[in-house]
Amino acid sequence: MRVLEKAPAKINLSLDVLHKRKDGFHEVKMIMTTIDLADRVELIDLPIDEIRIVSHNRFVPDDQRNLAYQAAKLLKKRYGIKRGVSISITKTIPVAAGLAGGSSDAAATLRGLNRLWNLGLSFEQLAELGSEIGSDVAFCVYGGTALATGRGELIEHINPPPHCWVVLAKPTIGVSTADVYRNLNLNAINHPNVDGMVNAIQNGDYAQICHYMGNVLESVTLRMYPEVANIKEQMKRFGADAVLMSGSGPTVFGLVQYESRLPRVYNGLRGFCDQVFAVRMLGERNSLD
Ligand SMILES: C[C@@](CO)(OP(=O)(O)O)[C@H](O)COP(=O)(O)OP(=O)(O)OC[C@H]1O[C@@H](n2ccc(N)nc2=O)[C@H](O)[C@@H]1O
Ligand SMILES: Nc1ncnc2c1ncn2[C@@H]1O[C@H](COP(=O)(O)OP(=O)(O)O)[C@@H](O)[C@H]1O
Repeated sequence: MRVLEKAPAKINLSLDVLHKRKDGFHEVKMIMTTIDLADRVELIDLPIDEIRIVSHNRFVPDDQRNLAYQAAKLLKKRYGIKRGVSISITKTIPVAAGLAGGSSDAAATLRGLNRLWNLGLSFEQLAELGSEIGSDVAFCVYGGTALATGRGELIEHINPPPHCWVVLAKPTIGVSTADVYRNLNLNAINHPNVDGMVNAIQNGDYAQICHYMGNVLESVTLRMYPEVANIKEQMKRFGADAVLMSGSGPTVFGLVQYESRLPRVYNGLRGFCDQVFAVRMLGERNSLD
């Protein structure tokens, strides 16, 4: 049998870090939402008890380091499953980009294997398993739009933001999330108003959403990689309504309300970056279909 799952990327419309925890992780408060840029994860039964990763992307590990592999292994162990699976990942989401591509592949693997192996697990159970793999996996199990707290695994669903376009530009560098958190100076943070962003989204107020966009991790990544700041500047110059780095970066996204303004932003950025995308904000939980 064969099961196909869509694995969409996320952006962080607002990202605050509150403090460093005793377990070494940081306590966060952030708004995550899915966008229409997705990997495809295909799961096929194998006649032998083995997990196989097929991905024709040189940046994606094809062994136990792959987060999709870890998802399958965790499910097998937790539920004593003695079946094999081939996990074929078609990458569209840039790797190590702040867009949770690997986490979304892991989440898609959890959802897909739940179907393939008839496990009957709820999304809540899958999200709990996912949080053992990585902080962003729980959100990716559900998709949609959420306020995420804890180390990012505590999910509170909120309304989708109003429809708009998202232009993404990723410079050729890849960023290590662990490095960015390690280099964050907690005493010099300009905290974004995450509650203001929640209200703006619940009210469907596009101008206020643009106003409240903020990400404390920008301070670290922009210092490490000045080209990210340059891309932000260019995106503003080409007419995006609001511009922010996603997650730990280095991808920069810009919101554009009117489709007529999109070509100028998209084409302008293509001159600076080889990976540029113009996609829709999805934001609704049924966007995984
Ligand atoms: C920054 C964010 C924002 O959504 O996204 P990305 O930039 O990775 O997409 C997330 O917090 C990233 O989540 P994720 O990529 O799943 O991180 P994990 O694998 O759990 O952790 C990688 C490393 O980052 C640090 N880390 C992560 C999450 C957190 N709340 N505090 C941390 O200090 C830890 O050093 C950890 O070892
Ligand atoms: N399925 C996967 N897709 C992409 N990267 C993966 C995957 N599994 C493991 N990785 C590893 O995870 C690292 C972070 O990748 P990714 O999830 O794309 O970034 P981010 O956490 O910044 O959004 C990569 O350097 C890669 O080696």
